[in-house]
Amino acid sequence: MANVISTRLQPYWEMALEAMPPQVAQNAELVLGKKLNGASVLITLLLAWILVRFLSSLLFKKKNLPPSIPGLPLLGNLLQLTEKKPHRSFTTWAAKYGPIFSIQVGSVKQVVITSPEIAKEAMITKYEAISSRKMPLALQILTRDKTMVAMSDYGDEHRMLKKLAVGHLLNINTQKQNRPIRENALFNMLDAMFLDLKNTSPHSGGSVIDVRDYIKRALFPFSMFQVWGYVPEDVDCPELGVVTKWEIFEALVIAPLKTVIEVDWRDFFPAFKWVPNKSVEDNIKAVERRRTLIIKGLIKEQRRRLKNQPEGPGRCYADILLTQATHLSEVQLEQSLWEPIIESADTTLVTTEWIMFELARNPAIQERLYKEVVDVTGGHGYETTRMVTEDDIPSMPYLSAVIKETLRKYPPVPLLPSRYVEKDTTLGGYDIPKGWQVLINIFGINNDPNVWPNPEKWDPERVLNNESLDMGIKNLSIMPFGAGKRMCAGITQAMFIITMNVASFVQHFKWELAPKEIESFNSKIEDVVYLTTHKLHPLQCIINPRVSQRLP
Ligand code: HEM
Repeated sequence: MANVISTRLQPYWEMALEAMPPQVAQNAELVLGKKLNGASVLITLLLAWILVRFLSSLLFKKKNLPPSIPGLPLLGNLLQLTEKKPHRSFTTWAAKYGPIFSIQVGSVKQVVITSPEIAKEAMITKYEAISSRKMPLALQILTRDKTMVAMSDYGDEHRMLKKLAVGHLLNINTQKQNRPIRENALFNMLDAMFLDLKNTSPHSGGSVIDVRDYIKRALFPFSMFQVWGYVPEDVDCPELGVVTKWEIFEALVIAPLKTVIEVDWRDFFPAFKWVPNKSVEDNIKAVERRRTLIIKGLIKEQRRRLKNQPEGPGRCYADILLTQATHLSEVQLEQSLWEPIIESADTTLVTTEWIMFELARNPAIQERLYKEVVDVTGGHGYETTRMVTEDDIPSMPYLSAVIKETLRKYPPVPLLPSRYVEKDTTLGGYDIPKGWQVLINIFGINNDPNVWPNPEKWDPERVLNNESLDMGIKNLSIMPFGAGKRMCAGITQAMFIITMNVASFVQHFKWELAPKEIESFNSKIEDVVYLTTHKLHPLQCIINPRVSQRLP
């Protein structure tokens, strides 16, 4: 048998010897002689392997790729990434393989960055080379081929859409003008809490509430008011009939968020994206269609309202786009009016919920925060006279620390949506070839034990009065909003809402975790819905009113 193999291999061996560099060939002949025998077959294969390595090292000499996480042939690291959003696995790997490493997900190559310095390189210094998005097929359908500020590639369309969103809605002046809309939403939420408390029987010295539900019920009407200038109780859509307010919420916010997490195997093997995957695709298209029909219905109604408005166009975002941004295509218009609704409804809710969770389980910190709020609202000791307002924000450094520390420990977007490497570049001293994707592990950066000792501990003291922690403007060691040109455009709005939610919650009520929450302490408490990390179960708290009704 060995002889047969030897005889068959002889011609290849001769060819290999000729192809080898003279020094290697000489050594090979010396070791084996020209005539192969059975045992030497293995050595032959070994030498061939060395030759291949030698030749490829010559060919690819210039590539100094980042360390890669060992995986399986073809599938790469796919089976190691069973979590929906694997920021925790990435953080564990970063501790072993360093702040930059590569993974292979099916046929897709990704480089994962868990260091503020290298993230700065990718997001700011080398932005031009890494400026476009790669997104799952579901998101491609829902964003109608990236027609949306947050998901578009950097370019003319991105700049144009962002200019409209920032110029007419998200900038500080418009946000200041929109203060009454935010206040109205907050007042309604507090009033609903007091009313429900009166109607429910107290639970061992307080009443149990579902915190998420209250925030959700306040945020959606707020986001609709901001865009349309009123909160539609329903909308008449020719193809769907009359759709009620909370059905609109389901179609514009909940269904899209649920749909984008559907796994489509073609995302991992882009060469096969032509293969139909009908059931997944049909579902996403149905969600997209319903959402678009409702937005169309709302636009139609807005056009009618504008026509009937004798005093001229209003100042809400829809009115401005409909009267001034006539260069927008229908798709761009529809997407631009949907985007702030979905963006307002999720991340601020998540952040407020995590903050109240930590305050409820850290009574001493909650009490210190309460005292700060009482002090700035002109009260003495434990008396408070008026409701805290946005004007008080600069005088509440401890509240700012509470929020910052929460955004550090629970960044709502733990991994930035992946970016695509447009041309060969380098990051952290390694070569990053064109066609790879870049993932910035915000969670890992915010929880790096070398920067944040005992990162699992929630401790506002560690960020208190530290102005250098500017949340990603210059310092990227806490960057919940990203950094550079694609940094979150809604920070002003988000911070106003979160700050006022927390300050007024603490001012009006004393918060404790409901027994159910305490039981779940040792289990997994977080969940990921596409881009954002939610608390796995809606927060249940016992609240005790500190005052008899909402303060004036
Ligand atoms: C706590 C609340 C929020 C957090 C943590 C957050 C976080 C983020 C992050 C991480 C990005 C991606 C940055 C990147 O890809 O580099 C982003 C982008 C964006 N966010 Fe937010 N966001 C929040 C609230 C909001 C709100 C309320 C709005 C608007 C109503 C908003 C509008 C946007 C927009 C338009 C972009 C895209 C910017 C661009 O690509 O140029 N965000 N946000």
